[in-house]
Amino acid sequence: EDSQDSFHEYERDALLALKKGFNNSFLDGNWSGIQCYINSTTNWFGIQCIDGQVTGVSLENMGLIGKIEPDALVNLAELSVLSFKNNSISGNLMDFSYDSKLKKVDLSANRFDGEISSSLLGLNSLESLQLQDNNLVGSILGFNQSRLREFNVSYNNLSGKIPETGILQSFSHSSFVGNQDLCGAPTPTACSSSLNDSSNPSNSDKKNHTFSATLVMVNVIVLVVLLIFFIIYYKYKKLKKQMKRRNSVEVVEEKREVITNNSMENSVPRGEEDKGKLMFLDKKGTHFELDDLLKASAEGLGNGNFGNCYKVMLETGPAVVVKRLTDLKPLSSDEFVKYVHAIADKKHPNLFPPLAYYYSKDEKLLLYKYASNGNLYNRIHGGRGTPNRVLFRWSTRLSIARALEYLHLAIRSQTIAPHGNLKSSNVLLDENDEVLVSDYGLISLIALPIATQRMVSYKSPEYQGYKRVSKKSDVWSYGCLLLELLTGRIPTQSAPQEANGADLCSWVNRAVREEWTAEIFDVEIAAQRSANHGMLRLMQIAMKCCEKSPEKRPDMAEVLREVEDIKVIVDSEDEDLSLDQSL
Ligand SMILES: Nc1ncnc2c1ncn2[C@@H]1O[C@H](COP(=O)(O)OP(=O)(O)OP(=O)(O)O)[C@@H](O)[C@H]1O
Repeated sequence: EDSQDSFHEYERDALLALKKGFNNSFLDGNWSGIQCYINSTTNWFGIQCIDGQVTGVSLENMGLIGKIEPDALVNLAELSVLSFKNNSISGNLMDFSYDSKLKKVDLSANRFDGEISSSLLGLNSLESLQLQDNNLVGSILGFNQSRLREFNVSYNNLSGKIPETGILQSFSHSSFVGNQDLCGAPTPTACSSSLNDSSNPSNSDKKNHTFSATLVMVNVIVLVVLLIFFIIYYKYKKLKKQMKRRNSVEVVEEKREVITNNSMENSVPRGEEDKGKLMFLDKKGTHFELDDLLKASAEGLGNGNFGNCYKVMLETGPAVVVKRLTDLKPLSSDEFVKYVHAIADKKHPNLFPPLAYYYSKDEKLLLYKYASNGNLYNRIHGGRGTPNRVLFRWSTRLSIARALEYLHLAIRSQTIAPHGNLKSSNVLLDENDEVLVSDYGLISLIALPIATQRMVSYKSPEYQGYKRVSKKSDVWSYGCLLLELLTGRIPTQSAPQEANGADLCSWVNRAVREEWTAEIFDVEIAAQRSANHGMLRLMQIAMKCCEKSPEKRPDMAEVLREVEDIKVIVDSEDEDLSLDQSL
């Protein structure tokens, strides 16, 4: 099996990214070469391996300072023990959603801040969680994993009532001590009536009862007033919408209504900063309010795998695209904001970062500029056989193949999370036909089971084989994209629901084996004879990228060098003529 003779490059990348964040001279010197050998030995300090894969990371008492990226553990899927005990690591806790085998997590005696990550709740094998002596804030989540035997969150800044789950209640007070604002059993501090629930009657005097009764009454009155307010507001909005509907297509309006209604539900504010507000990621450029967005007319662009997409025509500025995210993994607002900032911070001319975001309990939106020349999928396949078909010449196809620098960038930088969903509908073209890769980074927002059903990387041979995706899965997707550009056929991974896709990698391999290679090129470019050599060259590169075994695929840097070397042939008029005749 592939995993047996490989050294798991993506696991090494994850560890090297971790090391970079610490800037520790000992680790810098010690962590080099191969991290895990198949016979389970390793020369890397603090690393444990089984069958060539990382199962433990224990870096205790090393004076480590710095931060750990939220997606640092995404590619360490066999991890069972994680300890950074007694260092000076700061920042938020990382995301554990992809580490379902974790049994022991010890982050005690550090400077972690932010909230306890909700991804810890999904670790069903968890036996020990040590988070004591940090600066964690927020409330304790409802841990109730049956194997949890050790749990310590003492000496943080946690607040609120300790959830009444059987497991949490089985620990003693010492697991929670040293958090000034924690209350409820097992601590001896009773919660104030606003935090306590009604099933927890206090045995104090009647005064308390009278106070509670008054409070309930006040609450009821406030609720009734709020309800009346919402009804009036809803009717007002409905009236406004009815007036507007006369001017726009009905279907589109229906979709917009969902946005509007949800935003009303969201008027229950969450945090200080983001209550019902659009948060812009770039301080420059046009800023507008959520209300401007809802007032504007909108048009559905399609139902993506992660929610619906709308083009919104703002009255005061250029059109924007709103992506309503659904099926996200449980994320606190802090975690969501952190991920979105991490996505927006990656700067590259071919990357398409979000403009703004909106977060509330029930609604998460990402806003993008509108890419006016559409997507690569439509450019390759749209309007074929009709007078509306816009010719898509070899030179443009080649320049698009070259522009997918994003992948190269991901290799050079410490971005360890792969794109995961590279396909032609996620490659957008701006008004100058510049290539913009969108949807990168979404892998960190999506729950693993959803990602495995829907994202392109999870259709790669390595995922089918041994359940891993990595940057080499992006190389595979890139190969499939090249084949789509060369053959003009729809591959399985880019095919929208209504279209049937083919397994282009197998199809092209067969064509080469059976020597009918000449027939596989898109007729629209095959006629450009002087470019045939370049096409063949690109085909060979694509086939290397599509190798079944990730380790046999070339590095993206190497691929791009080879694509760069293909000579650009300027389309001559003669060829245009033969091209037109061939269609
Ligand atoms: N900023 C944008 N400008 C122009 N078109 C866009 C923009 N963002 C998305 N689109 C187009 O809108 C449609 C829906 O996009 P969306 O990303 O939701 O789904 P998808 O790309 O089909 O699938 P997936 O969810 O797997 O990425 C696609 O055709 C996409 O190319």
